[in-house]
Amino acid sequence: MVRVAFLGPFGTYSHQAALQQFPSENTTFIPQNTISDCFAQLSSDDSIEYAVVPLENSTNGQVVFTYDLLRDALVESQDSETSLTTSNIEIVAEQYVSIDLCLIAPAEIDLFSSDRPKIGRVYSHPQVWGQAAQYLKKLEEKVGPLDKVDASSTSGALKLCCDSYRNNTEFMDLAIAGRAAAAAHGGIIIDAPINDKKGNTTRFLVLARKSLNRVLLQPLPPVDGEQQKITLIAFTAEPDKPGSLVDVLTVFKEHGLNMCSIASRPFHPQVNNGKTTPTNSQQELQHKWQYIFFVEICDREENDWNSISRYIAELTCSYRIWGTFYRSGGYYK
Ligand SMILES: O=C(O)C(=O)Cc1ccccc1
Repeated sequence: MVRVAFLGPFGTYSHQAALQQFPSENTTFIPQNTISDCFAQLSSDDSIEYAVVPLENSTNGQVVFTYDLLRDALVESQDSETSLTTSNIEIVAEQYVSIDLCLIAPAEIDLFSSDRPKIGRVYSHPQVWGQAAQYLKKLEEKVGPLDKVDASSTSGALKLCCDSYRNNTEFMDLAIAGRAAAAAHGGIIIDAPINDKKGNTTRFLVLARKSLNRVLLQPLPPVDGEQQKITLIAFTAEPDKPGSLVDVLTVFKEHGLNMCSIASRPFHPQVNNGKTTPTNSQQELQHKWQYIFFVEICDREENDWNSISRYIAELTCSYRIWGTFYRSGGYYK
């Protein structure tokens, strides 16, 4: 029995991505409350083999919660004394899910009737607000101002609305989630699709716990993908050193590696490994505006990452190869 953690509850898009990656019957899906819990559970609970988390959306860009967890693992693993909570995790596959957002109510409602319950809030995952901004603006022109309330996931948002409506039917909160969430919690879809852009797609990572011998995990066989492989590398370059980033990217060029994406997130290196309060001068050293970079290399050939890593190690302050995995067919849809 394969056990897979995912951003829950049932009915999230992460749940759908997990079902796409693990279609077989002998899989148990274990919903987690947050993306951070997915990382932590995979890392600490030996009974869980995989975790599925959202990485980026074609309309709204990075799911920063996930990128920051990939970053924090790098910081943590730099300090040998902290618990290597997530340094035993690797990326072994990716999945793409088409995001057809729906406006969902906990019960039948005519939004435009005069005697409907009071509506004041709409709940969803923070990634959604940028994917349905235009729709929500038009909706507010019809039903009045709506508080947009962040929830830990789209399906979790609908569960919140259904639970609160059961306790008080005078007020009704709405949620933006997928059809699977409506089915999971008995919500009523009152408008769909409501995403501003057609083809709105979210990319998910499938994570696995590295075996103790610390070799790069084998990627999962492509469920429906190409033979092209992706390697995700996180690294920090020397701050305030002209050309330090270019020097690292030049390693990829000189090895004929095709870089297919680059992203960055704020990075605050721990001074003294976070053990003691940094002195003023050390704090000055810790510039506010430092970044960690995430690069993806797309290739069909096998690359000798052991030797390439030596070049990267020489030119970076810290780096981590997060794994090599097959390009999923969903990338091309
Ligand atoms: O909340 C979910 O359903 C997720 O899986 C995260 C997410 C949120 C919004 C769009 C895509 C994925």
